[in-house]
Amino acid sequence: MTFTDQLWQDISPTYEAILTHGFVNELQTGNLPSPTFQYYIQQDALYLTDFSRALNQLAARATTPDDMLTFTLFAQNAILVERALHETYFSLYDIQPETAKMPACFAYTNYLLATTSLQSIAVGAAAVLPCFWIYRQVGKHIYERAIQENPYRSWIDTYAGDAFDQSVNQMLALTDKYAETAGALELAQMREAFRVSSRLEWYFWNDAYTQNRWLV
Ligand SMILES: Cc1ncc(CO)c(N)n1
Ligand SMILES: Cc1ncsc1CCO
Repeated sequence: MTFTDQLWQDISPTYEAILTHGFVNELQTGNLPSPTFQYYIQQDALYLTDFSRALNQLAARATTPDDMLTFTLFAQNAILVERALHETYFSLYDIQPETAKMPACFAYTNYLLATTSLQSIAVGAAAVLPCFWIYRQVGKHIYERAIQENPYRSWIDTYAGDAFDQSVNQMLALTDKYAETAGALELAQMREAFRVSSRLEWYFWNDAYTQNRWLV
């Protein structure tokens, strides 16, 4: 079993909770109310820019030119995906850009930035991995079940597509490479980082589904 197999096993209940979440279900049927998707896409625009910063942080600290290239390309892709997906939906639904991060987005982006800045590159990689891996699995799950006329088709095609799939495979290989040279403490920190980010993925969808806002 590879290290990343172990990571996936660790989050099995969280992944089940994501797949059965109302947001993911209704994204698949196409019945997700547009205000719910609107909240999601506004928060996701804020998420993806910080996610790109976190990837650039890993690029700066990578020890080989190949790894630096990989991380800078991921960082660029995060911005490009943000532009492509978000411009489609922003104009389609006449969505206004949002500047305030709601609780899950706030927690997740700050967690990623802190972890990729202050922890080892191995732990940072484990923290960003769920963003790749969970989205691919959810994207494929929905792709296999959604009808062609689903209003969220470009979102589905992005995350179920080949380009994204290749990035995810690269990120998995990098994480396994870092795990090979990590000691016991660092491996435990990697597992914890992967669990935390996976849990925050669930919260990100849940905040959109419940239109969660700061209560005070
Ligand atoms: C919250 C979140 N996680 C992961 C991705 C995939 O990049 C995304 N767009 N948004
Ligand atoms: C993980 C991820 N999400 C959107 S773009 C990106 C990097 C893939 O190249």
